Amino acid sequence: SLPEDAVTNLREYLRIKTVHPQPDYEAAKEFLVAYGKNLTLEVDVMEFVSGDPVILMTWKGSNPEASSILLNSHMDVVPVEQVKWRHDAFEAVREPSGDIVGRGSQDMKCVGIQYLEAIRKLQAKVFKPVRSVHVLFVPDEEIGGHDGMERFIASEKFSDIQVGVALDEGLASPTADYRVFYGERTLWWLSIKAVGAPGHGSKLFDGSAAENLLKSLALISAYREEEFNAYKSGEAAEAEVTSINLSFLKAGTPSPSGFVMNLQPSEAEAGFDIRIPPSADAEDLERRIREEWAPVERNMTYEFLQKNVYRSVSAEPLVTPFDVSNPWWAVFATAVEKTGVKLSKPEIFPAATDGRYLRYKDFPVIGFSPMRETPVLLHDHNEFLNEGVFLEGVDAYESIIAALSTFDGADGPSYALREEL
Ligand SMILES: CC(=O)N[C@@H](CCC(N)=O)C(=O)O
Ligand SMILES: [Zn+2]
Ligand SMILES: [Zn+2]
Repeated sequence: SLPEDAVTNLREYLRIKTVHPQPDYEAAKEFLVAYGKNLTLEVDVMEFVSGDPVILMTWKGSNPEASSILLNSHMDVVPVEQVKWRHDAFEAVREPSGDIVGRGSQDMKCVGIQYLEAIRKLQAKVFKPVRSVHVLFVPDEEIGGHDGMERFIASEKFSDIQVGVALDEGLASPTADYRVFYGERTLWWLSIKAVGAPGHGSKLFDGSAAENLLKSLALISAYREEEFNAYKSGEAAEAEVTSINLSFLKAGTPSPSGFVMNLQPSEAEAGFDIRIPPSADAEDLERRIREEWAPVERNMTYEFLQKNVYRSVSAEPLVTPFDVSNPWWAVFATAVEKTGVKLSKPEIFPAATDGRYLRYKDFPVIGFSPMRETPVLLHDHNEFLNEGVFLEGVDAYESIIAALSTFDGADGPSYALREEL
């Protein structure tokens, strides 16, 4: 059986190379299955796509009728630029300060281990959950979650477990308070393409592909500046404005020495990463793309390389209410504050997480990674988490799991369905 030491377990998990583009999910599966069994949890391994295991651990509640608590984390991590790190990113070196350096130490192997270690502590106190507690480990979050969370949410197993509320990742907090997230921006990856007559580099003429695209770039740049200014001026938080950033630019005729310089290209293309906050009018943005950034009059077309949804099945923005209409939220917040740590004002997560698949189906999702007084280093060099901060997070989940799994209101399979009861 595993050494019952939270930090040892975290470091062991960090050493498993679940790093893209070839994550070792086999090793992670072996580690996690043994871990769950050691805690006497039921362990279910599903493989909707071969090589992409989804691991569901269940701590059965005393009331099988009550909706359950879902604690989600992803097993995969983003690649590293090893030369920029002070230690091997997959050694989980513990520095004398207690900082544990490793890819996934914040995003989000820490959270997966914290869930399990919180359960271990509750078990030691002979605590019995009323609602079942499910700890879920998914693959491929970092590449969109299509073969992981998206498949799981569509599965019969997911309907069977009757989720009431879910927890998913948040961000580290540089202050003394924890951060918490009630929604996220919607990701669109857009490519716009212009075509036009080619011509001699010396000739001025209307409607070249490059000119068509450059007009779009000017309009997009002006739009970007307006959004950015709302953030710079302090009028809105970063994740409350729409971001649009150039990802690629493609045009020109290659030659052995670079590009043919006296030939105006007949095609020009640009790609953008766009993030839309739930408060923004996404339909209007799409109209802008169609009519202004890629209009047929300028011989342009557009294509979404990824286009995430921005409304739930009930046509609502993908946000989890944190007012009295959502009693889960108050139970969560009270449980956190009982540990003596404050929560800062709920925020929108700037990027995309697997939580969106649950919000899409109107399930309430609380984005939370209990790491305070910690710089935000997800996807960065030298990602680390201090062991004291990590262990304090275990205590946060101990309180949260105890409170949510014994909460006797708000029953029903989901927040949305609760409204009908
Ligand atoms: C947290 C995070 O960084 N998620 C990725 C997801 C990328 C994707 N393909 O959906 C993103 O670019 O938002
Ligand atoms: Zn993550
Ligand atoms: Zn990530």
